[in-house]
Amino acid sequence: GKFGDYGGQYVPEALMPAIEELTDAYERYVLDNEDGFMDDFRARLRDFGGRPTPLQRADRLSERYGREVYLKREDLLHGGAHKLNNALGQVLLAKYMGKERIIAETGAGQHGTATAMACAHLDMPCEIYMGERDINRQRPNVFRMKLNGSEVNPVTVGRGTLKEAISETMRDWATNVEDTHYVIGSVVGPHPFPSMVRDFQSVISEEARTQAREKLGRLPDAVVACAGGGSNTMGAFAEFVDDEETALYAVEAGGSTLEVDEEAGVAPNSASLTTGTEGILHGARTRLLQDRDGQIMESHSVSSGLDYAGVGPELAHLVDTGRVTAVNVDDDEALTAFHRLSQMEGIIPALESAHAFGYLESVVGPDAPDSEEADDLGKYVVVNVSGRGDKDLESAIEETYER
Ligand SMILES: CC/C=C(/N=C/c1c(COP(=O)(O)O)cnc(C)c1O)C(=O)O
Repeated sequence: GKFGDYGGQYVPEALMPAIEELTDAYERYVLDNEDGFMDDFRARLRDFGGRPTPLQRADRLSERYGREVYLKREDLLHGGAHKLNNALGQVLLAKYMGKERIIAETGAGQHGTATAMACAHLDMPCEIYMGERDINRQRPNVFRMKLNGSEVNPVTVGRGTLKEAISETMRDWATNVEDTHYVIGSVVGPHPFPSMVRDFQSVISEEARTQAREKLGRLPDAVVACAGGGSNTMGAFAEFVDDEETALYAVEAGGSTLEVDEEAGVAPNSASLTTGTEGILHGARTRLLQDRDGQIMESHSVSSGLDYAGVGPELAHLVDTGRVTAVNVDDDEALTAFHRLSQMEGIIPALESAHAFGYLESVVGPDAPDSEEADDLGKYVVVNVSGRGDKDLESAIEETYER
């Protein structure tokens, strides 16, 4: 469970039995397909989830950027985001393990909704921990979780966003390891979570690689995906990592500025890959936003799903080795990209996904200067639309965007 010097299992002793049990189950069911687990998983992703998702040419953006822009439409997966790939896999695994209760954290509410849907589909009781702040800014998803039969536990400690929700869920898990499985929502946490979540999400790049060969007659020059914890990112990259000719771009939330206020312990962004330093968070060594005393700093982003001070250890390692290029766009660029995709392509993206489009505009948009970055993007660019923006309508509608 190591990626360079990142990863590992930095958990309290009380959690080790659960971690060992999960690692054993991951190896047997996911890696060795015991009892046909992965066949069952793929069949449900198809029939319940609606896979495969399209790889669709964005005609207007292709015109605007003078290259072939293709969209991997994870916004069309059941529930409206890539999150179901991982949630369905983990709830199904918990069932195979004989667990009786599911808990999960959520920030944007997409992971919470996906877990609630998977639990209803597989008849498992479910409790979702969600920060108070996120409950208020992702309300449509709170309704969906409840309508799917899950309980939503508000988390009021700290800022009431993702970091606190993860910590609260880990506490519940440590108390109830016997009958409970914690469905972590991203490629974070102690081994085996980062590897297991990547494996469940890798269906994205498995499909995209085949679809690219069919539609482009070749591999893409670049794959661009937003990065919060990094699960849609690792899912979109996994099957391309060995294809050196395909550049991989992880787009983080630049928030309002990359400047951090060490004294106040506030980072007005979530650019852990770009400005973070090595540390341990939620059971893994990775890169994270921490002050010089190692205190985790407050992160910020207009999008809940990217508003996280950490990032997956494997993605951090891929950036350190230069295989993945970490970039970022700020809140305004993301909001403008949200409106631009809605108006130009008829797709309202999640604010998280909008960051990937903000990057494209910043490098090859009409106002962008010629650059090496533009050349490196190449002719065929795949952008991962990690989710749809229904949850963000209220917070985005105030912003205006003249086409
Ligand atoms: C697990 C906490 C993250 C959540 N969402 C993150 C998210 C993200 C960022 O998460 P990653 O893919 O794990 O980097 C991207 N796109 C959409 C649509 C998202 O909802 C959530 O709770 O829904």
